[in-house]
Amino acid sequence: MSLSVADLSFSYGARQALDGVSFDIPAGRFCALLGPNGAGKSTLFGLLTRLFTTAGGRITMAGHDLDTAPRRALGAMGIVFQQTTLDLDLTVRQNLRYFAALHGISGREADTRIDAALDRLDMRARAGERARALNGGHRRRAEIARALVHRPRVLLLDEPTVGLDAASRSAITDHVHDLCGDGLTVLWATHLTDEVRADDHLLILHRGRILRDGRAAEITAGSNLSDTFLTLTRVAA
Ligand SMILES: Nc1ncnc2c1ncn2[C@@H]1O[C@H](COP(=O)(O)OP(=O)(O)OP(=O)(O)O)[C@@H](O)[C@H]1O
Repeated sequence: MSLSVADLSFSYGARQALDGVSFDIPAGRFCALLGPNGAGKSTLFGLLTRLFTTAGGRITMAGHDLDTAPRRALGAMGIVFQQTTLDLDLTVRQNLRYFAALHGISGREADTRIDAALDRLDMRARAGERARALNGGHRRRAEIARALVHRPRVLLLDEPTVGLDAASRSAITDHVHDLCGDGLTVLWATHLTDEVRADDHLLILHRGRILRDGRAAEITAGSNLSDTFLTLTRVAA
């Protein structure tokens, strides 16, 4: 398995945000983590990226245990947070170069990797533009390209389309689905059902618990995902 989570729980004081969360995502799969506001998606991302830790439970990333081999596990992971973290005064290429340098990648090797990552997001033509000049969709694509420069095996995206218009959302969703073809595993957190495809692996998270885990088409069983999602999250409310 490329990303495994076993029996993960987390509380903010008395408020339990995650309650015994477990799932496995095989290599090369696009996995949508679908949950309404407050479901626990950001908390799960915080634990996956080690922004915070919790006793018990286990996370393995590309075979590396996040607790006992954190550097390897984190090195196998790319992350795109909900809020943009680009330096708006730098060009797209400079942003990616800076990130590559943090990973100890420089010179020609950095440029080769940066070009390849920008190509994957169809962003190479904008490499020389300042991030500030880009629209929201292109900024997001630059951030996704940046998250690929160190060649992660698992890419985590926390509601990456928040605030974007429909066309940009759909372009980014398509691009990230295409990345999986090369063996990259994707965990994509969202509360928007139209970002999930029938063939995706789908996790439905509600009030800190996984309510469904499987192929989206099997979970909806012929019905549409919006109805399934509303029924599930209302029933469990
Ligand atoms: N710092 C905090 N202190 C106390 N409770 C928190 C804190 N952060 C989150 N929570 C609570 O934990 C639960 C899960 O929140 P979380 O932000 O992980 O959900 P989410 O699915 O990411 O929601 P959203 O889509 O709104 O970001 C919610 O009930 C939330 O109110």
